[in-house]
Amino acid sequence: MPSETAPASPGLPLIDIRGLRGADPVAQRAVADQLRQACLNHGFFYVTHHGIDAALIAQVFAASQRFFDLGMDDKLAVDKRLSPCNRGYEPLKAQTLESGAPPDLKESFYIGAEVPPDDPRVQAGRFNTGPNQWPAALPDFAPVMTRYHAAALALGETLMRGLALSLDLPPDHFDAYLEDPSATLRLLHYPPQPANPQPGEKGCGAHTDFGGITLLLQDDAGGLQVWDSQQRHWIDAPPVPGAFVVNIGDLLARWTNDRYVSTLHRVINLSGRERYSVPFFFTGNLQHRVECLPTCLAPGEAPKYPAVTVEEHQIACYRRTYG
Ligand SMILES: O=C(O)CCC(=O)C(=O)O
Ligand SMILES: [Fe+2]
Repeated sequence: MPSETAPASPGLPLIDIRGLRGADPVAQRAVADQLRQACLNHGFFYVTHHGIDAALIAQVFAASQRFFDLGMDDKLAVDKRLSPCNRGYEPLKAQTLESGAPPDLKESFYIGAEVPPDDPRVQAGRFNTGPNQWPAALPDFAPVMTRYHAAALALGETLMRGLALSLDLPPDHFDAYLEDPSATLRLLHYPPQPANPQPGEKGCGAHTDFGGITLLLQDDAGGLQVWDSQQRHWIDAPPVPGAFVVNIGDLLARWTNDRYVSTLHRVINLSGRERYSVPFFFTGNLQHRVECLPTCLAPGEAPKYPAVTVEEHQIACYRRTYG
């Protein structure tokens, strides 16, 4: 596992996506070209002018903080272990994102699309599909998170259309993947990094994200680091007010035969205070088969990854990080 840390340097591209949200194909193309460069070089970039209301984002952070401030009894009333579809609260040190490292110093709350227990998809046992668990003590929590989940889903769809264009595909290329998409909104709370951590202990161990793309909101504490495989060091991805950090997940790496990089990242909360972040994992249609795109194979080049359904891939990733 890489270990050197470089001096702070943002180094990641900042992309204004207004052109992608409008109807002008020339403006869409211009954004797609920037997405392409960012995905080829880093797999990580900032997105501005994304159209999600700043007030809604502030409400998400406020509700998240109120939830993590609850007493442990209230939090454990919505324990993720009570949910057949991985929704709800997860205590500190429950997940190990970096294989071989100590468990992550973060507590979290998982939210997904609300699917009633009698829905055929739930009856069929589809992965991570079902009802949410909501904290009874916080009446505003569910409506805020539900609004944000819908807004982030729409932004994810816009970006996926831009990514299709960036790969010289028609903008609707991923439409079957975007149909009935699975997507996980996760609230994260990191205590300050301890003064005497275990070797390798950190907020969130080095990992790549499992799905298509991740849309991340972070507060102003900092601590997110991204592996730069060319320079072989970690670069900081500091908070940029009003911007999302967007990164490519493993499914896009599989589609593109690693031309688009699913980049290692980690969190070390050295701010001396609590850190809150909100990743939104755009997973996509669970039954969709992901295989190498024809535009991502040079003559004679073989696909590096076998075809897999999104659901098979997700199940394997959860198993790996939850032991
Ligand atoms: O908290 C962050 O900034 C990043 C979290 C992350 O990488 C993840 O949950 O996959
Ligand atoms: Fe991540």
